[in-house]
Amino acid sequence: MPRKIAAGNWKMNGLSDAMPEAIAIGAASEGLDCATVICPPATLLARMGDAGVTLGGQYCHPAGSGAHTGDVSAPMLADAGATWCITGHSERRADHRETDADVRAQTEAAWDAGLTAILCIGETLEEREAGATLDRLMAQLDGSVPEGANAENTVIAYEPVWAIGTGKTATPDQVAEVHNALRERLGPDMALLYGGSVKAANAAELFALANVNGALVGGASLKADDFVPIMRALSES
Ligand SMILES: O=C[C@H](O)COP(=O)(O)O
Repeated sequence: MPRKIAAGNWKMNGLSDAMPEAIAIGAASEGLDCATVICPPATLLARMGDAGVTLGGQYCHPAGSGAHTGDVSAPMLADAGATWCITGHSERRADHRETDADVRAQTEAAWDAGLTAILCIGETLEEREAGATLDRLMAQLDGSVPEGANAENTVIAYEPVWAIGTGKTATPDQVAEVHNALRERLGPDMALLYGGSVKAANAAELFALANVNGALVGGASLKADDFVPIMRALSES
């Protein structure tokens, strides 16, 4: 059985005054039948160690250390308290021109530091409208999932690029089609998360789908009042 995971990606949001949100999320996560992971900006990781919530990075460099100004390595994330790390988010793929090969190397670096990877894939609107969604996703899996990926070290997040931060959630049928194909490809145990405008109002419907094992949530993970109902909906699914 895949594990259930409610993951929050705070992206480039959060100053020290966000701590009460993390603490409230951590407190609400106790006793739920799902894991809760918050991926804050790297600047907040160490300070959020006492918040009572599992922590992840949003990216890691393939190298463990070195002359890479402005970057953060997987051992640094682990040292700051992270046990998870997002790799291959579409915003990184677009903003920093990260390729599938880059994502693969980052994922291996995350594993080497003992981090579980939340490896993201997703199609653009053009690819969906061209009927190329599944081909695109399978090509991303081919290129970015390293040999040795398993249900313990890797979670796959399906995030249609057109649904991220737009309020346009994929329909349950669209999500089911993709997740069923991912399940067939990746086997019975790997957790499959959906991401893209997940909120309390649509979470239960998404979590009712057979092969949706949780969510990678952006905007609605920043406030406990928004994220906790999503965590509860997953726990109850
Ligand atoms: O990593 C999270 C996703 O990009 C989803 O973001 P969103 O929930 O703000 O659409």
